[in-house]
Amino acid sequence: MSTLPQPPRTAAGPQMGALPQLPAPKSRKSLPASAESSRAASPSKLRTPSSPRPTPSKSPLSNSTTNISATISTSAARVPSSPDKSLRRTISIAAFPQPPRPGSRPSTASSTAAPHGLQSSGSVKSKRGSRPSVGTASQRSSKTHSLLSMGGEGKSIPHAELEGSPSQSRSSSAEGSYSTSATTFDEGDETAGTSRSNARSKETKGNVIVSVRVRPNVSGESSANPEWMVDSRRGLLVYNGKEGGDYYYDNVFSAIENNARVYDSAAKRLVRRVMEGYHGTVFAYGMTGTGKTFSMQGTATSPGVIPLAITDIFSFIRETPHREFLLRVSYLEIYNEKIHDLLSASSAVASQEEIKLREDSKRGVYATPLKEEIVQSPTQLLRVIARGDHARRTGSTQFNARSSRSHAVVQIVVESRERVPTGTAQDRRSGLAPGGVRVSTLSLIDLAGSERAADDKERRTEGAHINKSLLTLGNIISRLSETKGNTSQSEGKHLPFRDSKLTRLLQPALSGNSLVSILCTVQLGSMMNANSGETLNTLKFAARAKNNIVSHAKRAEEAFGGGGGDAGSRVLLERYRVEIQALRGQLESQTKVQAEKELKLEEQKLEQEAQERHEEQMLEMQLARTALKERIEHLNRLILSSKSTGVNTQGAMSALGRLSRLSSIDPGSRSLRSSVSQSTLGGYGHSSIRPVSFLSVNSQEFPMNLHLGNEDEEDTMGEFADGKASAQRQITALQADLTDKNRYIATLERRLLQARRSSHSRMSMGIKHSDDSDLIAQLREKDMEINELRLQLDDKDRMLTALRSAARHRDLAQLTLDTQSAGTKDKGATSSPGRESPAPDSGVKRPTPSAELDPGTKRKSMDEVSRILDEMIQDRVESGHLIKGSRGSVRVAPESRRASDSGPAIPVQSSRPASTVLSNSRPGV
Ligand SMILES: Nc1ncnc2c1ncn2[C@@H]1O[C@H](COP(=O)(O)OP(=O)(O)OP(=O)(O)O)[C@@H](O)[C@H]1O
Repeated sequence: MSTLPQPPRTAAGPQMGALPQLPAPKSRKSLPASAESSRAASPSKLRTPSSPRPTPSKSPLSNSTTNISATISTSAARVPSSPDKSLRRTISIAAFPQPPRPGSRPSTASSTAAPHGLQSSGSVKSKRGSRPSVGTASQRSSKTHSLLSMGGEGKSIPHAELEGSPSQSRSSSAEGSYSTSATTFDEGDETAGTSRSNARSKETKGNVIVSVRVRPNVSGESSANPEWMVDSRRGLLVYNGKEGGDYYYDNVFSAIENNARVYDSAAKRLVRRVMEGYHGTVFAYGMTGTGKTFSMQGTATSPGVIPLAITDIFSFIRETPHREFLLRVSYLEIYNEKIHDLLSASSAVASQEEIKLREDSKRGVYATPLKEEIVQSPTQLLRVIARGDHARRTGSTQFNARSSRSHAVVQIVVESRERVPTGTAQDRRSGLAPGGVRVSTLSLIDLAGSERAADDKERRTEGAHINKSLLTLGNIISRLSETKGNTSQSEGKHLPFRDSKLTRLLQPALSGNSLVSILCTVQLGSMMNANSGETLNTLKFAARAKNNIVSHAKRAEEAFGGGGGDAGSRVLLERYRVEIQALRGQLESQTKVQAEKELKLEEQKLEQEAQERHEEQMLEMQLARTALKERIEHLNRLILSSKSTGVNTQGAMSALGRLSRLSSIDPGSRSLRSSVSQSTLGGYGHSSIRPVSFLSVNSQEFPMNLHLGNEDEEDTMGEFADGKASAQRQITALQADLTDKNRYIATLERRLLQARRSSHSRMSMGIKHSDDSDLIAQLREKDMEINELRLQLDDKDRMLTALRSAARHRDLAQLTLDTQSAGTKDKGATSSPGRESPAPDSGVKRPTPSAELDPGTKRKSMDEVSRILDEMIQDRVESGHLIKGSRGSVRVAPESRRASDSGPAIPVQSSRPASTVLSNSRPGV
């Protein structure tokens, strides 16, 4: 490449003068003569890009690639089909700064740039090297201004003038980029004395790409317009009309070339450079209906620059695992000189806060407030943009049924930095990456189309704004050459960027901070003949852009999040990292709190369950207690009624007397009692009767008690034989009572055990209950009750034993009586037979058994029975169940009295004092 001839450069060649009116050809003015003359004085022999086509006689066609010294007019355009002349376009594509990675794959642009079988950038060494570089030929021409000045008037420019035009000193650079040599091939014989400018050219070329795309004709239109000739291989457009001339650009896309091809050649490299940290701007410019939106957005089957760029962005991210990226996107439109946020939720224009353009040293010019959405996938990004597209204003115009009525700007901010090696101790501590964050911006702009004045008022208003902003843009681009060489933005401040929102927004890009790709769209069909002026204007705009825009795009510096101020606030990646860490911490602590809460809830639930269980138990115990009280009362009554039976009934007492007598000869009476006691005790723990069944038994008991009561009454009135039956029944009843008590005691024991266990488990869980003391008190109470019951049982046992003993004594006495009666009978005695074995023939009344007993034995038995009863009564008095009156009477102590050991005494069935009872029993013996 370096061996290729270098083009001549003039560092400060004459600049273009005033431009014709772009949107309104009729009002266009010629460029000032002074500007024209200044260009005419240029020493350059290169032809201007928009120079009129030279006459064939003056410049015979030559395909020779070795004719380096040939003027452009003779070398170019004349042989549009010459294959070797199409190479420069590929060179200019490659002119974008190369990626720093040596292993980066070559741009597809290079491979697709030669659709007609041409080589890729390798063909730079083509013999066409004598031609001016693609797209820059026009800018180098000193005749540009002449042509532009004549553009509106349709005059042609003599070829001789073109040859004398100064070379364009276009200066586009990307610091840190490697490409430039590819664009230096074409000015071979003009290198003398231009080494410095060549060097500069090497540094600066390639940052601005200007392409022209020809839209296919609409159906029904004649296929070709003879006035135009398109040579996409050479990036050449030839106009054979009145203002005929050849136009060279970085790319010329014919009607058959698709969006993918356009993207590859015009935008792909720029997009990838943006990913590496450069700012980049792509915009489509052209008359209405010529395919700007089609090129930028495309269709579902043929995606345009925006969707293809998005795909590429994410491909780049995938291919660059050592860096992490954060993308945010905004989408605005400039409609009637007002900025609208296309992503804002409130679609109503009125409700939107006015969006203003601001400027600062770091961000350049930016719109605020503007919604930015963070995107993480191509689909998400495309969806966001589709939403913005939907909100964009369109309307029908003469040339386009769905014409964009606004300039639409998609901005994708790319933040990236070196990925932190995972697990680094420092990273874990600080959460910060060692490197800074690089921020770059890709602006993808679909301008509204320039158009003639419309009939419709609304369209007219819109058109006026559109045309004004485009005119401002054209003016600025025309005047950019005035600032050429002044790299700082401030030095170009006199340019009227503020005359329109569009130019203000494009200011950073036009001032050299950005890589720029301009896609100009034209339509050359026969129907467009009337618009040839418009088409020419577009081409001239493209030429001026290529010629004048100077790019000194630099890779963005890495900023550190901790820097504070705007730089810090912009570096969202860093902020988000810190935020994510903070959120993670919050999440962890919240999870902990949540877990604790759940644990507490669980404990509370358990506690509540325990409480419920406890309450249930308490209720059951309460019921059991009530039942027990009733039972005790019943048993008390039973005891007393048994006693009264023994005391008040003559027969019964006689029987007792006999019993006591018999007990003296029945040493097994005690063992009987003890065996009963043992059986009672043996019942403990074996009973599985539940309190309910106990209660049911208890409730069934009442009639039985009544029945027993009746029997008692019978006993009191009965004779000796009746007394025996009554004693038997009493024994049965007492046994039943004993069984019940055993069961009940077993139940109470069980409850007590359960209560102790649950109390113990609660204690072990560390749960303190306020009613623990209550429970313990109740347990104690229950224990006491059980003890009392045991005592009562003992009483019962003793009573039972006494009664059994009495019954046995009675039976024995009866037996003795019967034997004696039989003896008497045998002797013909006068004694009457006994009741159990009555002598049918005896009318003599049977003597009482006691009368027949030995008086000593009788007294002994009675004493024993009396002693037992005295003991029982004494026990009960001591235990508080009975109260002894002042005159020896005995009463059952009321419950309250028993509890508190005070209260009124309730008279028992027999109010006689125990001694009286016992003494009364004696006369009956
Ligand atoms: N290269 C192309 N191939 C096929 N169809 C195209 C091409 N360019 C444009 N069109 C069609 O032409 C019509 C107008 O195109 P588009 O809307 O893109 O023009 P525009 O320049 O954006 O117009 P305006 O400035 O009014 O918005 C559309 O129907 C579009 O599909």
